[in-house]
Amino acid sequence: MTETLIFVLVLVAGVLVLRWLRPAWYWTAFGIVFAVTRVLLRYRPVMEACGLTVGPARWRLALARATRQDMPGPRSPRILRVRPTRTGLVLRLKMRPGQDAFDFSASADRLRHSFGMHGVVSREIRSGVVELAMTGFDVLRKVQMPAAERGTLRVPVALRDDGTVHYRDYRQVPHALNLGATQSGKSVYQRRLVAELAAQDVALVGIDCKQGVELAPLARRFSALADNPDDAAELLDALVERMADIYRIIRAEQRISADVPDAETTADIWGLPEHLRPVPIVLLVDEVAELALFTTKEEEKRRDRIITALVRLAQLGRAAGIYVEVCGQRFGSELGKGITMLRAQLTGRTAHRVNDEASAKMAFGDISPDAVLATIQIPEDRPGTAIAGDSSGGWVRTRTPFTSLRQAVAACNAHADRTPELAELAPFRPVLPPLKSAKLPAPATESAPAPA
Ligand SMILES: Nc1ncnc2c1ncn2[C@@H]1O[C@H](COP(=O)(O)OP(=O)(O)OP(=O)(O)O)[C@@H](O)[C@H]1O
Repeated sequence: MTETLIFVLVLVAGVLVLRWLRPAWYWTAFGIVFAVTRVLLRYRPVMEACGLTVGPARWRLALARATRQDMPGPRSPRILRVRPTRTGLVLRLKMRPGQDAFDFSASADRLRHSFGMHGVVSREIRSGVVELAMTGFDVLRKVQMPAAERGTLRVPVALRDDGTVHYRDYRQVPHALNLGATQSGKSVYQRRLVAELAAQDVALVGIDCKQGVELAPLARRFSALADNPDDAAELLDALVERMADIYRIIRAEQRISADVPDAETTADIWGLPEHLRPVPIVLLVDEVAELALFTTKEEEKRRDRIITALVRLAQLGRAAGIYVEVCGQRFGSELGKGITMLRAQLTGRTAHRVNDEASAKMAFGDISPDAVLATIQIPEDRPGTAIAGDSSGGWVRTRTPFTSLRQAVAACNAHADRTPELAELAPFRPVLPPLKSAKLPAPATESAPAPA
């Protein structure tokens, strides 16, 4: 008897330890069964308590009256599918007449508590059908990226709080702003981007006015680097010049297409024939405030030149295959004229932890008040956590898997042979001694587990 009791206690303790240390394993071993059972057993009362039911159909009421039966109760949305996932489960529901998807997203928090899940996110699949994606544990505590597909300029950068992969897709969202207080995880996010992009056919161009401490170690995969504002101004002018040349190529190709019946015509590089298509460029700007601050008249002139070039690249760069990724602690009007104009062009927004509401508003003030609130709530002990949104008002909580500088350097060195030589940017190409040993890196996706 005592032995059985000890065995049961050890078993329970083992399960609890597993749940704390390896929530994903616990979930796979036990959680799924518990959660599916719990959700299905509680489904009707929870829907009723959350106000997600509608009254019975008239014909049912009439039938009950005519046959002197009990009056039928309210109707819950019909369950179309229950799908367990790696991190939770997905409930697909057919809404009843009169309901809308907003009812479900507004009740997400209540559903989360009622079903005993860690998180619930609702989204409309098609007219009349919503999906509730539930997570059984805090997937952002220890980020483990699932296998992710990669596409041209579409790279997995973080994990979302619903357990899905968050992508940075340059062709969909060409330019982006990455904000955050010091030690909030901006550089790790940027490293992750570089490590992922290193394996793609893309030219990386960097401006890092922190004397190059972030980007210089990754120089082998960079076609051009500037580590001070003077070089940055020259580099940006060269990029604007290149953009104008690419526009000329596109224009020439359009003329040919107009004369040839049925030929495809194009307004960006992706429609050009492959032999004419210039390599796309991702421009990474680290600590943008360093480019915008000035003390003398000369520096002010240089600053205006830099900001004007950045605005032009963000305005016109997409069609020429030039994508801008700006990183900074703050990005508001206090940085001077042209900054809000530049910010308006940066469609993608990623805000790591910030120190005050004003900084959060710089990322999301003109997009979504909810996202501002979510950004302020990012805890200090969770570096890498960010709110990612776009100008459509949608946002999601994400966390980047930890990528060490060593891993990023290894990825860049391994793909150094992919670094395109751009004639216009040749003066800014990093000069480096030949690589001694070409050790293969750990794949960028396999990053060390993030400390909590
Ligand atoms: N995704 C992550 N997971 C776990 N830890 C992280 C993550 N991102 C950052 N950290 C931790 O936070 C520290 C600071 O991160 P990082 O250097 O990226 O911050 P930062 O915002 O660039 O700061 P600064 O502006 O001062 O350069 C890192 O050394 C790392 O230990």
